[in-house]
Amino acid sequence: MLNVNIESFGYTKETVLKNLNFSVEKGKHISILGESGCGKSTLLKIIYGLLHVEHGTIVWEDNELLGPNFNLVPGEPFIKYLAQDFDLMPYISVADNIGKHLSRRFMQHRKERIAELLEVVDMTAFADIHVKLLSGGQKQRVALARAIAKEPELLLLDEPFSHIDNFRRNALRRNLYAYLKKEGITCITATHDSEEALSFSDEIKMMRKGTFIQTETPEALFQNPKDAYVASFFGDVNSLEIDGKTRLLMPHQLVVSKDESAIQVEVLKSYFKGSHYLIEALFKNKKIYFNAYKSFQKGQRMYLINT
Ligand SMILES: Nc1ncnc2c1ncn2[C@@H]1O[C@H](COP(=O)(O)OP(=O)(O)OP(=O)(O)O)[C@@H](O)[C@H]1O
Repeated sequence: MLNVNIESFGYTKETVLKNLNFSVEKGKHISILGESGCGKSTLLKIIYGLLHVEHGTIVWEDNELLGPNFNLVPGEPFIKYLAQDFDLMPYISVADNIGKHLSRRFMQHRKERIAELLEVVDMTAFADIHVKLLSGGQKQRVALARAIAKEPELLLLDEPFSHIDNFRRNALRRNLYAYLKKEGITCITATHDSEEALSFSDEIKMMRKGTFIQTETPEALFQNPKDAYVASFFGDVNSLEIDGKTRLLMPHQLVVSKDESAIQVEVLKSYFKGSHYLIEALFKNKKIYFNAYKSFQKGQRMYLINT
């Protein structure tokens, strides 16, 4: 179990993190979801032991982690932190980068392990290529494989799929998170990608300006965002006055109806989304968004009900 208690942290006089008190059970996957600059990387660096926190404690399995002021080599050996800049060695092969921290005493075992990791990140075909020659996304996949090579107890991932194209991203995420679950590796992922947080975490912590504003399971957070800011991470959110109350509704929660007592809207534009259309419409002079299975003409009037 990881226990984090950070009263406050700042690089300068300015406070970057405040009142972060949480624990993560062994084997769980947590996403820290928040916009750029809200403090996600700073939190991961503190947990790993790269930054000293004056007002707070980090505890793993009842042992307090003392941080860079007490450790000669920053970072804890049982934690791996995958930073946004990968930190790979450009002039050696993909396989040797992945095997960097693996013992050379058992060469056969090392070879098998590297082959297994190459498969997890779908880089088998590149094993002997120098890292220098890889694309950004390929480098990120090598860095991911290297981070899990020695099976850390706790893995901290900072925007781990940011350079990887959509085509590969989904398969890779499924592979990686399934592997971590299978091995019981606890994982904290910092991301601004709500889709990733929804699909691959046991719990999401929404961060804003250095503190958590809502913590829920993905389902609960999506169905019950506490305010328009949280909801906006999951798409175009509608803030509607219904029966004298303000309600936050996502586009999928509004459907076209024949019920003339429902809210009446006028279509502005239809956006094709692949599996459906997102319709932009006017309701009481305010833009409103809903999903539909076909597109509508500008100016068309219709009724919507809340599902
Ligand atoms: N080394 C540093 N010295 C001073 N301020 C810093 C330093 N690193 C980050 N900051 C500031 O701390 C705040 C939080 O930054 P942090 O990198 O933790 O955010 P983030 O949520 O990870 O953003 P991103 O997703 O863009 O990486 C920002 O205001 C940033 O400018």
